[in-house]
Amino acid sequence: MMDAREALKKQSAERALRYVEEGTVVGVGTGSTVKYFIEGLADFRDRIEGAVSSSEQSTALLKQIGIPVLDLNATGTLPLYVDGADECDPHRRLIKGGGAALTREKIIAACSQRFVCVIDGAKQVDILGGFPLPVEVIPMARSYVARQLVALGGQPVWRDGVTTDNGNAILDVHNLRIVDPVALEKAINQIVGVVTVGLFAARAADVVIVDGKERG
Ligand SMILES: O=C[C@H](O)[C@H](O)[C@H](O)COP(=O)(O)O
Repeated sequence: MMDAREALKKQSAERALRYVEEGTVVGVGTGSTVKYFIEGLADFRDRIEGAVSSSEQSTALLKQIGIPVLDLNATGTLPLYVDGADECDPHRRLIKGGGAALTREKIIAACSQRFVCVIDGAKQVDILGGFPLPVEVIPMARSYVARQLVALGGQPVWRDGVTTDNGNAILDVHNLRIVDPVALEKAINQIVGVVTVGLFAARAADVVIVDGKERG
């Protein structure tokens, strides 16, 4: 039987299906919450043009249910992107990347008109940073970037054994209390060797669905 938290994730993901418009291409995130959204998309198979996927994992799930996976370079701006998050603050700013898919996710978010974020209530926080902040880095820059992250007040830990879909490494930055997420996103983006920081603050979510309901 599905546990209570999984059931809440599923409710959020299923609620997001009402944002899908016929004849469009849907941006699809990654993770255990989005998995339920992908399952629900099966009913739309014949009514949407296809999906742009943020990971090899989601691509495999989409293909399993017969949804064409399209190249973002061929689709242009997407009307909708649906994705989960690891943390969400009251301003819809997010930490993402627990599943190492942050770079492709951030690209699709940037290319989408509406970003609908689907979470369960346990992921809501007042201040981001309780969840270690993922940073994707070029492998040879890992130690250098780690030193710069220490200088910014964090404690980076290499996610040993994990290689992203882009062939890079992940540092998870602990002990951050992120009072100004936009400024920190900018500062980390400027470190040479950083590919993407999992702070989605400059481009936050537009709609947050928590435990199956839109948050006001
Ligand atoms: O890299 C992974 C993504 O950012 C996910 O959206 C995030 O980790 C949330 O995943 P889940 O729904 O499994 O908690």
